[in-house]
Amino acid sequence: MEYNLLSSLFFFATPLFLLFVARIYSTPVNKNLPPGPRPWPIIGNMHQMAKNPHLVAAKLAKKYGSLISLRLGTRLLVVASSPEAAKEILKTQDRHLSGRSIPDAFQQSFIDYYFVWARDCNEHWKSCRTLCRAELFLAKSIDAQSNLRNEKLAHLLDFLNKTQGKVVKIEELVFTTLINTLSNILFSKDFLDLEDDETAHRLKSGLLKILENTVTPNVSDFFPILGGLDLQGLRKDSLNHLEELASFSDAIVKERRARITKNVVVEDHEKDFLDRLLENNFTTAQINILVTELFIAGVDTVVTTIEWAMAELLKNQNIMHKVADELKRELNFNTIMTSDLSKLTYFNACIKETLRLHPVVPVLIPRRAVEPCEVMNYTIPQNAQVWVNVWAISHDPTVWEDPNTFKPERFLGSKIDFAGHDYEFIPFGGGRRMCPGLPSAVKSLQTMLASLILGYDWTLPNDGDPAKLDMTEKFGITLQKAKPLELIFNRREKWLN
Ligand code: HEM
Repeated sequence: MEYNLLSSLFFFATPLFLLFVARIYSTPVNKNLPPGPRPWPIIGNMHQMAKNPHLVAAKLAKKYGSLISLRLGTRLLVVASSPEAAKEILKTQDRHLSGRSIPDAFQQSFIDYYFVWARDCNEHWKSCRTLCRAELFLAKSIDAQSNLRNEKLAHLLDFLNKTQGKVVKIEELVFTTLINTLSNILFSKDFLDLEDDETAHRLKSGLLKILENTVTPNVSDFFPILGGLDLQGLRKDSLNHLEELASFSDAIVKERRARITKNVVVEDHEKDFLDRLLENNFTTAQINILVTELFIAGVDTVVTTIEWAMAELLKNQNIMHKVADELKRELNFNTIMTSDLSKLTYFNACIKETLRLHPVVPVLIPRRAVEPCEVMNYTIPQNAQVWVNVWAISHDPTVWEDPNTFKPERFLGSKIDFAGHDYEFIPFGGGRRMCPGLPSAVKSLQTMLASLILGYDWTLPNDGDPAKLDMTEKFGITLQKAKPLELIFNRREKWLN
């Protein structure tokens, strides 16, 4: 991919350079942009941001301040790296900065149907948001989903009981469980089978490829004038993956439409999300895109967070014991799936600390200035891309004491929460584009982690030493564990003692 990028640049460098020079002499320079490193001709600061941009931007913030500007080709990028700058973006200027900058790879014919990537808060975005909130994420909807959630979790636990003593990749099992939970909430149907690696693998690699294409350096993003040429083939590749993912839902939508045509009566309490979308006149294409985006936004984020939480608990055995003690004290195994897990203070502090130390979306999904505005007394021009570097804020020693250590205690007796109002802790973002799936994500994190902690002893393969667990991160739209966590589960028989 990097080779592709360099060769494309070589062929287009000369005419672009001339364009660039002409531009410099013809357009007035905006003097009030946030400070930042001097851009190179043509490429700007692209070379600096090619690898681990969240770390590079955090470093640059130390030198230039908490709001910096960078040039990526002809595009202006503004990056915020402090709670104050985040607050101005997500609260004070939320309306002006509520657009999204759609990666060129996703400039497809159905661009007007996007939800997560919606260019601005248009009518379609509003109806997606309203319907998702009402049908999927309100407390009463989360309660109504609990039987389904528990059923899928029970399948995971059965599978672990059967595979006791064998090495399993935790992300694969959690992935299948979450896909089936979501596909049942949306369509009343399982998409995957825990025993069938192949379909799970196909779906997972499609989702991951789409996530990867959003962050792959793309010459068309840096020089939008080249967009139509799709020099790196990313538009085509993304379209193939989006179409493949849509094929999982397409047949179900057609079947359901046929059922409606035959006037089959379905009681209101039996209706699922698909029924609600059809009642609201969503077209098949709109449904396919929305569902694909929900899978993209809602599965990998939770899987990755569970994996990081488990890795941290393994590494910090004293914390693991404290959590297990709290769970045993407060819960009864038979009621684990119906208990109100939000009352467990230490357990929930561990979830928060995981999201702080390993913010799964390290840079909020890029925003776009729909209108020019002022942030921290600097001008953000229209169409500038705006990043909020959650990773930088979460690891800033002036914001968090001992920021690189996993210390759930920091959240005990603290009112800091991830609901989008405490700008030092915004793993789910804030403002009108904040993650609507937060309640569902928290519920999944709580039920899965509690069941795995209470039900099983976890050991590393080959008697690996948990203290030496490799915690290297891999940058992407989600911040993954570079080396997937492999574990051996053994059922705990005596946890009630
Ligand atoms: C640990 C789990 C999760 C994390 C950390 C997370 C984080 C985020 C973040 C940071 C954003 C961008 C917010 C912003 O721009 O301010 C976002 C957007 C979004 N998330 Fe989540 N998310 C999680 C789980 C979920 C789940 C389970 C769903 C749904 C099933 C979901 C659906 C969405 C959607 C639809 C958007 C786009 C909202 C919009 O643009 O209006 N997320 N998420």
